[in-house]
Amino acid sequence: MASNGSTRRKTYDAPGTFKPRTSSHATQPPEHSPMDSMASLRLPQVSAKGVSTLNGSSASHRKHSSPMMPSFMVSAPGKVIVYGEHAVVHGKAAIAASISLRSYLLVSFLSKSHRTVTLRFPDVQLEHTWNLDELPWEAFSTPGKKKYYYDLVTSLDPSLLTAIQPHIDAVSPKVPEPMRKIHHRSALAFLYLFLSLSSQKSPPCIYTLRSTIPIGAGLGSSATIAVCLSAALLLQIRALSGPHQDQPPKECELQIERINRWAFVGEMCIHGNPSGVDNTVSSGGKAVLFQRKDYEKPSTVIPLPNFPELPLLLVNTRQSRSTATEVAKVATLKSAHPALLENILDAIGLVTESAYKLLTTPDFDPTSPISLKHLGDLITINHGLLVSLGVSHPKLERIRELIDHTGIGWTKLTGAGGGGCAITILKPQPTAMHSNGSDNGNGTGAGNNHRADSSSEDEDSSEEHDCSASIISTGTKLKHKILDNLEAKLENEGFEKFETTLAGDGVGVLWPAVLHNGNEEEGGEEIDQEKFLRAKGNEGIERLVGVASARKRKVEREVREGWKFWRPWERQP
Ligand SMILES: Nc1ncnc2c1ncn2[C@@H]1O[C@H](COP(=O)(O)OP(=O)(O)OP(=O)(O)O)[C@@H](O)[C@H]1O
Ligand SMILES: C[C@@](O)(CCO)CC(=O)[O-]
Repeated sequence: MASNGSTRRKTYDAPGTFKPRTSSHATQPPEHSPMDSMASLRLPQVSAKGVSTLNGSSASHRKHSSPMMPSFMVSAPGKVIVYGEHAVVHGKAAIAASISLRSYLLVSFLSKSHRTVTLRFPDVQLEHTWNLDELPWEAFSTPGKKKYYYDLVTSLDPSLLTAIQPHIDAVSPKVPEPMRKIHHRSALAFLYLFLSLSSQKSPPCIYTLRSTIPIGAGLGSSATIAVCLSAALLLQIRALSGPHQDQPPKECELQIERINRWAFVGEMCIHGNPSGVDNTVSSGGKAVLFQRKDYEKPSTVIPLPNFPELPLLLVNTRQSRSTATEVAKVATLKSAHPALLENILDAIGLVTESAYKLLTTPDFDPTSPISLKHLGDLITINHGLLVSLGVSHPKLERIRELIDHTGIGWTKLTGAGGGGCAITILKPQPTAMHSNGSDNGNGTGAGNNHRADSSSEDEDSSEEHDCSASIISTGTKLKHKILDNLEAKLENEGFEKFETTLAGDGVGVLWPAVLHNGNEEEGGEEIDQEKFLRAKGNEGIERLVGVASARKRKVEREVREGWKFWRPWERQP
């Protein structure tokens, strides 16, 4: 998709209409920054060493002259295209939603004597330190080049890129080319944002990032990096207010949009020519309808706050693919069969439209099985149409086949196809396929197939026996059993499975980096670099700092709180 960088939520103020409430310097704080709101949020007092203490009861209250700020974290979600990929390239609408796989960025401060800024991105084995005084601040602050936090930047400035280049070349010079490229993209996104938003007087910092999102699988991992960096840097210069409970929806939207605009700049550094949809979904969360009819104009982005938080099974083929190649395949097919392709693309457009109509119906009930079936049927139809465009892959079809056999949900490829990921919207209750062999709702009769298949395979017949036992107890138990069996099969065939949730929160803030256990007297757990780096795999990261874990933990009566989100859809106007 072509981009002019101004993809934005329709409901947000148009670029340029935002009147900064402060003077024209980017480092001036707005009236109400998260730092100011620390007291009102009743966050723990933080000592000069960044160690949290009991709320107001400790002798070591944070001094105003404190040389070091407390560590803090930001987090941003990945995304999937739920309906309409490929057709969107041809002017139809598509729907993208956030997922609960997220990136987490910890910002920790060093004493002023250090004069350094460090990127620590262990997921890609990147670690680099720059001397703050050697960075090209001048290039970024000359009149005409200087950008402010409220500016809309829609293209990268070639002279600024030239000024940054030597500092990018210094990153990982001995690392093999493919990995060096990855390092350089991330480093460029960071340096461009850092030099645009910060100043030479910025405190020495370490930016440590870990992500639970597979890279290059169409889940928008690069956008999450850009959103995290944008949010962290804007927070550091006090250009964001909140998130706080009493924020009006308009103000929430403005904060999200500010993060989104700068995240788009980061995305341009990584991607060159992004559509802007990934960073929009990652910043705002939930889901959006987006469409670009005219490549000369910005795309239309309409938030879908009613998109239900559905459980989503995500399976990565681990098959690398190129978005450009898949998009080109469709274009070639379209030149060969213009009328046919137009019909297929129109049909995909109708799929998106049908979902949009349902989601925006005033009495839409996200908990109703009928609504869910409607959304699920559209997933199945959309996948069929994508297959006819030639953008599936044998591995994607194998995943769909394995999942269809279980009858647990509706499956389609997501994103460009040709590899990448498949998504499955799970049904609310398992089908009673073992007791009556009923259809699985996909119209494929997969419930029957499962029975037939498993009875013909030795190892599966024991599974079926277990499943039958489970169904007698609870449906949920059966579903877990089926999912466990499916996971084993998928893993055996080299696929990677994630259980996620659709349409959750966008960018979040943990300020300071302390998670609470619901008992204020215990002060909370400080997240430091060592703990963050030591967390093992996705599970370890989520257990330590996961924003989604709060809900699970509540079930276990072990509430941990601290993450805050701008949620315009929850606030009263
Ligand atoms: N966990 C991470 N740590 C550091 N850098 C990352 C991380 N994840 C993504 N990146 C940066 O983003 C780039 C990946 O962007 P790419 O577009 O290939 O993948 P994606 O954003 O996951 O996929 P898509 O754009 O198709 O949704 C990497 O080259 C790297 O620069
Ligand atoms: C295939 C496509 O529709 C989605 C890729 O994630 C391409 C695009 O929209 O740029």
